[in-house]
Amino acid sequence: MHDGSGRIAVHDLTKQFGPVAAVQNLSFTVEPGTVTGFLGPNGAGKTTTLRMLLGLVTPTAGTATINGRPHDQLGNPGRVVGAVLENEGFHPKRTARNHLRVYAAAIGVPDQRVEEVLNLVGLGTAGDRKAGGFSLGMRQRLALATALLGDPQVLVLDEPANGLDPEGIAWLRTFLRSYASQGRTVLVSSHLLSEVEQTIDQVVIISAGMTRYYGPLEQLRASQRSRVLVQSADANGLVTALQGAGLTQVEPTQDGRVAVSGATVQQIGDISAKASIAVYGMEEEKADLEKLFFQLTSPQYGATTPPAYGQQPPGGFGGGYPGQGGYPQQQPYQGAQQQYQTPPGGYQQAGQQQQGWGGPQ
Ligand SMILES: Nc1ncnc2c1ncn2[C@@H]1O[C@H](COP(=O)(O)OP(=O)(O)OP(=O)(O)O)[C@@H](O)[C@H]1O
Repeated sequence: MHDGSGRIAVHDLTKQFGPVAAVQNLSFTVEPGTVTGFLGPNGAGKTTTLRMLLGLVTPTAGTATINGRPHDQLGNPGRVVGAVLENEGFHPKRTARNHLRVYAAAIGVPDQRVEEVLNLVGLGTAGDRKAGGFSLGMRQRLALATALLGDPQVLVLDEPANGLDPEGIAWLRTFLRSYASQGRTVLVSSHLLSEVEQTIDQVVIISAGMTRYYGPLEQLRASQRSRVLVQSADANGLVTALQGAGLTQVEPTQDGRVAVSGATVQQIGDISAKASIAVYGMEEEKADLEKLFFQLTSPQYGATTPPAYGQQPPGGFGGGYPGQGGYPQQQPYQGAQQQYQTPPGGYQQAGQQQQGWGGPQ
């Protein structure tokens, strides 16, 4: 029926809601044994993508598969993929245990599993309490317990950290890492990079329905590696000397300094001394992943500096600074010019429109 690989594959996925292009030409894969963060601001298209993956929304174009199959061809999907979507509804008068038993029966797993998942998510002592009295964090845990009932190979979670306290977030982090370390596949969405940064191996960043970055988190970090700003007696002479020494990421800044990536302060000091150029000061700029995430997903930022279709940043992928031509884009842009347009109805409005919808589209 399906290939059992545990791989999630999204290919050229597109969803148009009337005039709203919620998702456009999205492509990525999530391999077993890894946690992938699916990141973007409110209204970026994360939930719509996950709902297409889970067979709750019909794509306008493209495919989203798990184990090589669309969700409706997975046989007993509850055994293959466990999902937590936003605003999961629970019968308020039903206890957590009874809620889980209903779902367990629906996918054909024994009641024993209910006890296991209650303990797994830390609700072992709350099984007899009614879900209506649960805090948001407890409801998140119950939703996760429901997703885990079928002992699925693939876990898809939409903003699972919402409502969790810091302890809950730390617990979720450990849980997801250990889940992936068993060779399972985890796809987790968030609008905050900081929330998932310590959990994920790979990241797909989207904005206005399109991919802004897709690749290993490490590569994104590397693109933000520190650079050194050098104040010297002769900026042009220093640029020539540094380039002559084989450094490729060297450029003068507007304030008369020289920005150098890929070299330590000691190396720069040695090269300038050899060239007899006096150095008055060096400042190391630290990486700021959160800032980069904001820049990647901000339509205002994107509108001013759209990269050309399929263009790599100077020095290759992961080699530059946003705003200076460097851009950690791993894949050719699909329709890059459109990517930066404000969604119909305006960006803020696009985020608001999503409230109050649900169910299969
Ligand atoms: N059923 C629908 N009908 C019309 N527009 C929709 C529908 N579902 C989503 N949209 C629109 O599609 C866009 C993407 O929404 P989506 O909920 O997928 O974003 P998101 O990244 O999950 O946002 P959030 O983090 O706020 O949940 C938004 O502009 C939203 O208003």
